[in-house]
Amino acid sequence: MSVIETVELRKNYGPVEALRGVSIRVEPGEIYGLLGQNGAGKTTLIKIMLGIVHKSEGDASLLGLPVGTVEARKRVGYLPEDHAFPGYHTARTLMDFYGQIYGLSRGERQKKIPEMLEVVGIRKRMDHRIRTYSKGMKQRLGIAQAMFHDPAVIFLDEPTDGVDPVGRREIRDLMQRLKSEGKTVFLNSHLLGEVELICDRVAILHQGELVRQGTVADLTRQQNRFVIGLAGGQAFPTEDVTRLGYTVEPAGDLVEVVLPDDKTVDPVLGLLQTRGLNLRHLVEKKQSLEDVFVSMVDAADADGDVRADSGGRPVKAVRQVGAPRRRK
Ligand SMILES: Nc1ncnc2c1ncn2[C@@H]1O[C@H](COP(=O)(O)OP(=O)(O)OP(=O)(O)O)[C@@H](O)[C@H]1O
Repeated sequence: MSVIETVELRKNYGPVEALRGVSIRVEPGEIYGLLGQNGAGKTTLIKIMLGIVHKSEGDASLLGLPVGTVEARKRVGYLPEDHAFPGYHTARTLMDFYGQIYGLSRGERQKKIPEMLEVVGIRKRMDHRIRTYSKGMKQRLGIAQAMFHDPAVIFLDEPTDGVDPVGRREIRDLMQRLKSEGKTVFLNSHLLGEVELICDRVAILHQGELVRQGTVADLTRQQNRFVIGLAGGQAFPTEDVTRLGYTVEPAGDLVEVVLPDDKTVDPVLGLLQTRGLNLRHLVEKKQSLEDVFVSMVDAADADGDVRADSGGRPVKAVRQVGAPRRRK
């Protein structure tokens, strides 16, 4: 059973089509990233999953339960974007407040609060006022609050925004820890470098449509391009490799070999071996997630609607006659 599933999910705010038929699945124990420009529909999707906003059409379920039901809500934690805890609270009194809302007894709260704050690394400061905390500490407190009732799935909206590099790493470690405990983490972030480092799979939303979904490794793999280096002093046999039907491009001390669709890299390696050349470097070239994201968004803008097919590849979609295209 998927932890999160949407099927052709649509949301209109009056004339604004915030989501235009989005289908995603998130599996147990995944860290799943939702990417998109401002106004792409990310927060709307999260709010529907949390039962804060009602969908217009389509289906959405959490842990097999319809979104918005009490049962579904009980099993979800949420760190909103730009949350602001009252500065006069301490971490301990704030967590105590949430513990009461979650219905925990006084004894349970007294035991669990220091434990939770230890997990997120702010136990030592738990009796200091929140107004004295750094942005990273406030975010970690927010994550502790979201995890307090031991939910199965946690939605984090921009958890590392405005946090310094050390704090970001600590938050990433925390997400990994949640994953290792079997939790599912749904991450909404603008910081593509962060997403690339932490997420198992990502979805790219553009103007309310899903344009790509897949593992970070699959999305960033540059099909059919290998970087090859030989031992010092050995020249790469560019002419012979070109004769085999490959394109060779210099790349500093290395070369990039571009494979035609019907060929693997093996004949090139075979040729190097028969020439007695020593391979020192062989890597399938990757793009950054940012490159993938920018090219997807550019393609979507240039071609009109672009949707992902079942294999995650972008394909053009025909927009319904009369459906307005929203421009920000
Ligand atoms: N309550 C609302 N009423 C009307 N329009 C809304 C409402 N909430 C969101 N929208 C519009 O829906 C679209 C999607 O907004 P949403 O906040 O989901 O995007 P987002 O991807 O989360 O953006 P950001 O990264 O800026 O937070 C935008 O055009 C936004 O202006």
